[in-house]
Amino acid sequence: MLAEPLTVSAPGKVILHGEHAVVHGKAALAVALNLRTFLRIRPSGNGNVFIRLPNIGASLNWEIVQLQTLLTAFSADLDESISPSTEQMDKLKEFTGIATGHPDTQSLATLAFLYLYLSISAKYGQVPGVEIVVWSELPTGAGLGSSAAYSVCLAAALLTACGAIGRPPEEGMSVARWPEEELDLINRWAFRGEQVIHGKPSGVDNSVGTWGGVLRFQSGKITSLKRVPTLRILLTNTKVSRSTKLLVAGVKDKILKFPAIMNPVLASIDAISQECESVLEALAVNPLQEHYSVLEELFDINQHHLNVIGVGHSSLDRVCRATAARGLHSKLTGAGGGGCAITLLRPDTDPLMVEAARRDLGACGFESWETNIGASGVCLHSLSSLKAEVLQAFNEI
Ligand SMILES: Nc1ncnc2c1ncn2[C@@H]1O[C@H](COP(=O)(O)OP(=O)(O)O)[C@@H](O)[C@H]1O
Ligand SMILES: C[C@@](O)(CCOP(=O)(O)O)CC(=O)O
Ligand SMILES: [Mg+2]
Repeated sequence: MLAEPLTVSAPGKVILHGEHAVVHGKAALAVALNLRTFLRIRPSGNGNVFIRLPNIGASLNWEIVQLQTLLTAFSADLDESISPSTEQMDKLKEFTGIATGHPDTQSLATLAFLYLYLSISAKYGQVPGVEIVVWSELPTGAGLGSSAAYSVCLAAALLTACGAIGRPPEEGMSVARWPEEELDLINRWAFRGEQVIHGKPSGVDNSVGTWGGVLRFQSGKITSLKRVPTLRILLTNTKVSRSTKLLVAGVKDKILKFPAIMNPVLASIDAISQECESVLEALAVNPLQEHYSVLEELFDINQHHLNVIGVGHSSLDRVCRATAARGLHSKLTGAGGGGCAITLLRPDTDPLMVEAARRDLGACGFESWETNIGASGVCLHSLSSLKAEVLQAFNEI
C-alpha cells in the first residue's frame, strides 16, 4: 500500500523492424531506449486524486467521492484480458467533458489515467487519494513509445499503491524491480492503457517498457534476445506530430481494401524482422562488415514497405535522403507519418560523417542524437538515485 511516496520509471523504445505489421500478427524487433518516463506518486492526504502532466501542460484534480460514482461501470471489468469498453470510454468522456470523436493529447492522457485508476481500484480495492506527477525525457507522439512508457508507469504505480503488487525493497538500492509475475501483471494493465491511447495496439511498446532490453514480439509472445550486439543508432525527430491511433487505423483500412496487395507486404516485413534477428545473433558471435551491409539493406527495404502501407511522410523521406548522402541508411520507427527515424551507424562509421549528417538533418529543422539501446524496463527508484532534472520536474528541490 502507499504509506510512502513512490517513484517509478519506464523506458521508451525503438522498433528496429515490424512496426504496424506487428499489429497484424507479424514479428517485430524492439529495443528499450535510454530515454525514460518518470512518475512520482504519494498520498494526497485530503482524499483528492491529483495528476500533473507537465510534458503536455495538463493538471487534473478530482475528489475521490466523485470518482467513486464511476466505480460501478468498472467493477464488471474484472478480467485483465478484457479491453476497455466503448461504454466505459463514453462514461469517462461524459464525466470529464471530453468531446466524442478523436481525443487530443490531453484527453487521451486523462482517459488512460482514469481508466487505469478506476479499473485497478474496482478490481483490487480503492486506490487512496493520491498526487501523481509524470515527467518524461521522451518526445511525446514521436514514435518512441511515450504512450507505452506513460501506461507502464501508471500501471506499476497504481498496482503498487493499491497493494495488488508488492513494493520492491529499496534499502541500499538505487533502483529495484518487481518479480516476474508482478512485471507480467504490470504489462497486462499497461497494455490496456495503450488500448485507450492507441485503439488497437499490438502490445510491443508496453512489453519493451516493462521488460526492457531487446525483444522479439509476435502475437503477444515476448522473447528476450540475449545474444545481440551493441548497436549504434542515430535517432532523428522530424518534429512532425501525428496520431498513432489514426495511422494504425489507416493501415487496417488499406489491408481491408487491398488484402492481396497488402498481406504480401506484411509477410515481407515479417521476413525482414526474422532476417534481422538472425544477423544480429551472428554479429554478436562474429562481427563482419557483411553483417552490417545486410542490416543496412533491411533498413532500406523496410522503409520502402512502410511507404507502401501508407505511413511514410515527406519529412521522413528527407531524413533518408540526407543520411543516404553520407552513406548511411535510415527508416522510420514507431507509427510513422512524421515522428522519429533511426539511422544505423557501424562501429567504424567516421564520427565526422555522423556530425555532417547531423548538420544536414539540423538544416532540415530536425533534432538528432546518437543513442544507446537496450535499457532496463520499468523500475522503482530511491529518491537519491534520481537525476537533478527529474527532481526539478517533481518540484522536490
Ligand atoms: N509524458 C507524458 N505525459 C502525459 N501524457 C503522455 C506522456 N507521454 C505520452 N503521453 C500520452 O501518449 C500520447 C502519445 O502516444 P502515441 O501517439 O502513441 O505516440 P508515441 O509514439 O509517443 O507512443 C500523448 O498524446 C499523450 O496522451
Ligand atoms: C505502429 C505500432 O506498431 C507501434 C506504435 O509506436 P508509437 O506509439 O508510435 O511509439 C503500433 C503497435 O504496435 O501498437
Ligand atoms: Mg504510442
